[in-house]
Order: sequence, then structure tokens, then C-alpha cells
Amino acid sequence: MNLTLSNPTAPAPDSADGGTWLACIDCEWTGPPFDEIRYRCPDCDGLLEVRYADLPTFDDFAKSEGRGVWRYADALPVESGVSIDEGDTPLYEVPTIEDEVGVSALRVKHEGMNPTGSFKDRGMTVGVKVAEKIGTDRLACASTGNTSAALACYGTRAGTEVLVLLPAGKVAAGKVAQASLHGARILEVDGNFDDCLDIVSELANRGEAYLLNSLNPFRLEGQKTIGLEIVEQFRDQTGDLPDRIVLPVGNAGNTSALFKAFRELVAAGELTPEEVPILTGVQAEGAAPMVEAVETDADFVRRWDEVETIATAIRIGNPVNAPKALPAIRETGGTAIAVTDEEITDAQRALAGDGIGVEPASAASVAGLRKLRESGEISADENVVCLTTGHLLKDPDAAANAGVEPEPVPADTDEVLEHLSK
Ligand SMILES: Cc1ncc(COP(=O)(O)O)c(C=O)c1O
Ligand SMILES: N[C@@H](CCOP(=O)(O)O)C(=O)O
Repeated sequence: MNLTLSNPTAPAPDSADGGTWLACIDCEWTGPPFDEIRYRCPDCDGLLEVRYADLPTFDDFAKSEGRGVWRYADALPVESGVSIDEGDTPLYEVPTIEDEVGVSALRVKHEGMNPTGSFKDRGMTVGVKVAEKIGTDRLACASTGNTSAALACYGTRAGTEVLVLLPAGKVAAGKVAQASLHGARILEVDGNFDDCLDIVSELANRGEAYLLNSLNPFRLEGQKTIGLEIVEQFRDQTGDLPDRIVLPVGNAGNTSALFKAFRELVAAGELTPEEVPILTGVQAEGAAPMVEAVETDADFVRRWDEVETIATAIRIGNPVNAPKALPAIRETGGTAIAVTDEEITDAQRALAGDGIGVEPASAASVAGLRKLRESGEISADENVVCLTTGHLLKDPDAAANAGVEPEPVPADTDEVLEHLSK
């Protein structure tokens, strides 16, 4: 395996602050982390990532007094966060699905068990803290729902105004309810998520708000802890490492963050390059620009202007982290696959059958695993982790449509018994 995207062991530039700095993934630019607000490289407009002079080991994490995400504070750009106990999510066995697909071991990392019900909390605990450190009056994001729920929650916890831009009519009810109750100002845009992100990025560039979408490199540092937890939990449960992680892809932040976690573990001497799990992305057929790029071996991802899927969380046509995520998939020997809405719903039912309630986008990971086992791309001797990113209650309408119909009965025990006997 050839891990070329960045060299996390590069010497710290003079601009580093306490051994932490920002670097462009496309050119040689480096800069201080907190002095100025930057989302992209000032020289070439490339994506930025956080780099560290010292990379911690698992022994360092074991000595940590922090919990969840903050167990991994030594790997993060700030020592503590605006926190409500995010991270330390369960790595579940799924015996029925494991038997059905036939792999050596299958686990589901259920990020729906975070405080606001999705993995976004891991990013926000770090990102909102950095915003506090930099000193900003207003936090903002574009969202298909979960980012807005998490930002509204962590932003209000920090006592900062939150502005969220949502694609009108395309966000699941639970997520709008969360943003609303946590007190965010919600703008419903007559456009899709990518339009919302264009607008909010422009607002941020004009200094109107601090952007907390995954373009923000500090937010992705928090999401990196998913990868660190998976390695530790999988090893504890099986004595082995996962060969592959299958995950849904929208804006491609998680794919990028997991790859960064593993590159840093390699640089710290904790994994060999051969031990880095294969990253395998799954998109819905109606919103699959990353899959198109992987299948056509393209250098960049073409923006899809028209996107549609039941999995509204990943109804995204212009994955902003593609320049990080394409190398993540390619350099780990992975692939990307598209699944239909029907396959997503079937997988949602299968997960529910093993006791795990997820929203549709999350079920895409299991739908993708099923398809890649059928095609033989994933082999029977692999240890696989599927990432499920959001809780079932995020999208109650999708869950009710996928589930069984309630049966109306009279308020009478005998009639209930008679009904049950039919
Ligand atoms: C539930 C859920 N799953 C998956 C994704 C996709 O994650 P990413 O944007 O990091 O690819 C998102 C958001 O984009 C999401 O909200
Ligand atoms: N699914 C996301 C889309 C935005 O992605 P982000 O990671 O860039 O914030 C959401 O929940 O809004």
C-alpha cells in the first residue's frame, strides 16, 4: 500500500502553535492553526488538514483521563471540547447479517448512539471549541439534517448563535426538530444541499459566520476518533484488526477522517501500511458522484446537479472532501458502489432484525456490503466493519414506511384476542 496523500511526520513549520499547524493537501503551504480563519489554502484553494509534531500511540490513549472522543485528546488540536459525552459508541455483533453475507467477522459501529444521534457530534465537540478559541459570534452550516442538529446542540451549549441552511422539504423530521428545539436560526433554501453549502461557504468567506461543515479541517479531527475507536474495539472483541470498513458517503468527510486516523497510526508505528483497513464507500444510485469517479478512474468528482434518494442524509451531488476521499479509497485498495433505495430499505430492515435501528443513509453501508459480497469483491475471509451513521429516530417517516403496519382494533380484550387469532 502506498500512502501518498500527506506526510504526517513532516517537521513542524515556524508557524506551528504548540506542535499543531494547518497544511494544504495539494501544495507546500502551511500556516498557524488558530491565528486566522481559513477553510482552504490561500495559495491554491486546496483542502486543508491539521498536522501535529507528535503523534500519540495507543499506550498514550490508555493513559488518558478523557472519555469518548476526549480519550483521544492527544491526537486532537485542542485539549478539551464543548462536550456532552460524544463518542465511545458501540461496536455491535450482527449475527443474522454476518451469517447471511458470510464473512469472517462482521461488526456494526453504530454512530447513531452519539448524543444527538449521529457521528457529527464527534466533529462538533472539537469544531465548536476551536470556534470559541478563535472567537466567533455566529456558527453556520449547510445540512441535510444531522450536521444542523449537532451544530445547533453544541453551538447553544457554547452560548453562540447558530445559523443553518437546509434544502427545503428534503430534511427528515427528527433532524429539523432537533435544530429547531436547540434554537438555531433555520433557513429553508429553495435548492439542494450543494446550493446551501455554496451559499453558507460564501457567507463564511465574507466573515458573516464560522463554517462548521466538514470543509472545516478541525471538525474532521473529531470524526477521526471513529477510526481510532474501531481499531481498539475490534481488537478487544476479536483479537484481530478489521480488514475493511464499509461506510456511506455524502460529503465524504468520514472517508477522509478515517483515512487520516489510519495514516497517523501508521506514522506513530501502531499499524503497518498493510494493516490499514480497506475503505469502501457506498452511495445511493440517485446521488453517486464519488462512485462515478471511482468507476471511471477520474482525477476529480463531477458535480451532479440533480440528486434524489430516500437516504436524504446523503442526497449530495458535490462531495466537498473528494480530493481527500478519492485517495483514501484508492490508496487503501478500496472501491465505491451505488445501491438502490430498495436495497437501502432492505438493509435497514435487516439491521432492525438484529436489533439495530438506523436511518436510511446508514443502512447503505450494509446494502453495499451485501452487493460486494455477491459480486465477490469482498471475500469470505474478511473482517468487516460497517459504519452506521445515524439513529432510526432521525427519520421516523422512513422507518414507519419500512416497518410493519399498525393494526387498528377495538378497545375490548375479547375482540383483541379474536383479532390475534386470525
Ligand atoms: C446519517 C449520515 N450518514 C452518512 C453521511 C455521509 O457522511 P460524509 O458526508 O462524511 O460522507 C451523512 C452526512 O453527510 C449523514 O448524515
Ligand atoms: N449529511 C450531512 C451533509 C453535510 O455534511 P458535512 O459533513 O459537510 O457537514 C448533514 O448531516 O448535513
